[in-house]
Amino acid sequence: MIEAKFGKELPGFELEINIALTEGILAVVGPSGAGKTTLLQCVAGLQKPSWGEIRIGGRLVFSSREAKNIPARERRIGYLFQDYALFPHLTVEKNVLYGKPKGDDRRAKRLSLAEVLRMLGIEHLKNRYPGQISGGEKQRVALARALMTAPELLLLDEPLSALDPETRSALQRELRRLQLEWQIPFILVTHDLREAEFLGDQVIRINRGRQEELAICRPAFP
Ligand SMILES: Nc1ncnc2c1ncn2[C@@H]1O[C@H](COP(=O)(O)OP(=O)(O)OP(=O)(O)O)[C@@H](O)[C@H]1O
Repeated sequence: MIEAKFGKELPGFELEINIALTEGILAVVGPSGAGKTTLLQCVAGLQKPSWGEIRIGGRLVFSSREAKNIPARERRIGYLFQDYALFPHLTVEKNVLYGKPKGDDRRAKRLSLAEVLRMLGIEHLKNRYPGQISGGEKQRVALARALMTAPELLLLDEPLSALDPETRSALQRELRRLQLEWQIPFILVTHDLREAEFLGDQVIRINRGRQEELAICRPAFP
């Protein structure tokens, strides 16, 4: 569950966000520079909003009124960055394990390394390095690393933009399946309105920081 109502001053305009999502996928579309990545980074705790409140799983993580700003590493969020941000000198297995938090948090619905690798079909790649796998495989490895954090919320910044149409549509279906299995909210940024409509239970457009709701028209044969 994520509830966020906040503003953030950006060069030349203000980003204003008001979202609430219990589970399912919130898809965010909008032109380049509109504020989509800034929205994700504010939710993740990597940037600080100018004002407002953010709650994740019922827990207040940011409040300008209470001067509260819980650091990113304590927010229990999985973040799939635009460029995947894999460590080139670590194997696939070590990259995925990097997502596993230190210590034992009994609240977390934790998956084992083997389960995550199997779920994403990348067991056979575990001893390779990021330079030895394809773009679609890198995307799966980055997703596996994000899932190892046992997140309460998954943020995906244009996760499929670098992929060929076939891999892209396979991974779109996989993301839907994972969301149903995990039952946590996903916020997914994409440039592609069709992708937003296929994946999103809610779709918003951000244009120079202004948020608009979009009606969903699901394609009959995605
Ligand atoms: N590090 C930064 N310093 C100053 N301004 C920035 C920085 N990062 C982004 N901006 C500005 O903030 C605004 C929002 O950027 P943001 O990256 O959130 O847009 P976006 O919608 O994600 O764009 P894209 O689709 O190109 O990734 C833009 O006007 C951008 O120029």
